[in-house]
Amino acid sequence: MYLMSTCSQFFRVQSTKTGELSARLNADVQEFKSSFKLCVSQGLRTFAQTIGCIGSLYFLSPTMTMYTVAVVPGIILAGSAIGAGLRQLSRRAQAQSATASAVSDEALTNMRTIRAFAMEKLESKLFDNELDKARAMQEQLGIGIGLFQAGTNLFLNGMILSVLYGGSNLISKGEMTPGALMSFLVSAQTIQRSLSQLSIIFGTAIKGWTAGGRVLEFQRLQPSIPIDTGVCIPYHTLWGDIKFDNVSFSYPTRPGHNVFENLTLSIPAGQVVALCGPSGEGKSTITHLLERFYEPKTGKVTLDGRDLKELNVEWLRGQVIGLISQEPVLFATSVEENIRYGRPDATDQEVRDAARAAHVDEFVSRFPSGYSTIVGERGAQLSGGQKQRIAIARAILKNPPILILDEATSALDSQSEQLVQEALNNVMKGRTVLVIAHRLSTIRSANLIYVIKDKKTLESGTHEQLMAKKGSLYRKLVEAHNVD
Ligand SMILES: Nc1ncnc2c1ncn2[C@@H]1O[C@H](COP(=O)(O)OP(=O)(O)OP(=O)(O)O)[C@@H](O)[C@H]1O
Repeated sequence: MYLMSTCSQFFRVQSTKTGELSARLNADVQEFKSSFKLCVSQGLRTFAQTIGCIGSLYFLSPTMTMYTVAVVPGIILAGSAIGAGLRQLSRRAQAQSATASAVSDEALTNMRTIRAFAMEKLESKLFDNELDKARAMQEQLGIGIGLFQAGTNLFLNGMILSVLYGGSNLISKGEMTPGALMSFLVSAQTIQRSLSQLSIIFGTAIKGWTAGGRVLEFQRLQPSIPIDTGVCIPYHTLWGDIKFDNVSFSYPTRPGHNVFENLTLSIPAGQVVALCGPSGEGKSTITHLLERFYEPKTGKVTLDGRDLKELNVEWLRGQVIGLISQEPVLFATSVEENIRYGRPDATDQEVRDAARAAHVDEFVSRFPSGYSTIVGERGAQLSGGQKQRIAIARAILKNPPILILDEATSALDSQSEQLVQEALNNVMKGRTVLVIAHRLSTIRSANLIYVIKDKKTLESGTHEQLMAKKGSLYRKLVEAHNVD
């Protein structure tokens, strides 16, 4: 939940891949859990045993105990130094394992593309390389921990030998009885066993500590845009009038590259406004700013005259704005659940009504399992047009006052496009609609068209007004598409 609320900051700004995230959320959490359990259960026992035995040693021979304990600070220092090195190594090894799992995750997710390009061997080589690096690092870590444990054991056995040596000296001088030496030896051996156990626990603790640190790194992330503060405009007073006022903006990953400079545009309530222009000029970015995934550098975006910064983001995205994107994302559940995603508390009848309005009913009624049909991962078992119609049904059910259509009718055959267009006409009724379309034929009927170019709105007007302007970019675009 926390990760999702820091979403745009995390997923877009940082270069962390989703596979790496899953590795952190699964493998690292498991590692931390098991190390923590071991450290608490066995660590506490061995720690208490060591302290108790040191007490009994002191009782048996304070002099020998002092000698034995005198070396402890040195050991702690050496142990901490080695531990710090091992922790760093462990961190690098775990990060590399996460990179390897990110590569496999990406390959598995994009299996169709990989097979279509016959890239199986290359992908598997990439994965092998990453895995090899992870193996080498884990080996280094294993050797490091092994050497540390061997060194500890060597030292502890040396300690027993020194006790025997020192004790026999004391016996020969008559300062200690053989019985006391035996008791001392037994306690010293118990300490030795406990400390060797502690050195094993130490190795596990290092891995757990690193894993915990990687997971907790997320906790320290501050969401750049808090989603649950700010005001909500009451439903009955909400018009849906949007204005971009002198907005300048650059993506946080490319701070030197301004996508907009003093962009001003207005999307009047209840009207259909279209954005067009050459690729990469910032049409989708306008929708990102409207959904407040990012903040403008200067200028402001307002809804009914109120700066979006004052408004509650959860309310804005959840209840005010609906998005139908060019690649609708469906979940691997049933058609019904995918539609219900628009409004989880909708009744069955409302879901069916939305499905009918979006022409979903026509194809779903032909499926043997009807609305319970599972659509496959990301809707893989449906056609492009069917997915779009489900996405439209979702938007109809959500019933947002503002709707963003991002190239919703691209890449469909004409019959499918007609059905999708009819579904869209149903969903657009009575809302403020922002359409981004390359297919200029789909935006001709818009109340207002903006041509976005050179970091600003280059031209604006209705289709007829823009076509009437000689040499207008819009006219050139239309002529290039040969749709007039
Ligand atoms: N997350 C991002 N981080 C950095 N730059 C980005 C990001 N998303 C888009 N851009 C850049 O911002 C500019 C505008 O991109 P945008 O996607 O808004 O263009 P567009 O007009 O919608 O393009 P298209 O018509 O091809 O979809 C481009 O130069 C793009 O490379």
